[in-house]
Amino acid sequence: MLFHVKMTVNLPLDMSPERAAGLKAEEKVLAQRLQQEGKWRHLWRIAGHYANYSVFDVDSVQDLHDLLMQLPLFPYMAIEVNALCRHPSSIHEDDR
Ligand SMILES: O=C(O)C[C@H]1C=CC(=O)O1
Repeated sequence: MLFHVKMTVNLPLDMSPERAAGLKAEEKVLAQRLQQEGKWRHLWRIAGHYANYSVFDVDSVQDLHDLLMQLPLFPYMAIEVNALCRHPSSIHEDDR
């Protein structure tokens, strides 16, 4: 199942730079592992925002929820999810 997800990160103004850097480093390790595993199919920065558009390929809504909740930056994110399905005009065989 494919999901389009918008993540907007709002770190507290009083979070120390060291804590913020640690969380971002942990997030990067996990994000890159999930991309290598094929679960995090796209990751794009939204220009001008501390936010991203992502596409996840997971087995269920529950899997998506569990994945998002384990992200180190999850407590500081506003997340919007949209389920995707195949467009009849798509030429991409892996759109499913
Ligand atoms: O920077 C972000 O958009 C937040 C988050 C998503 C992946 C990652 O490494 O950090």
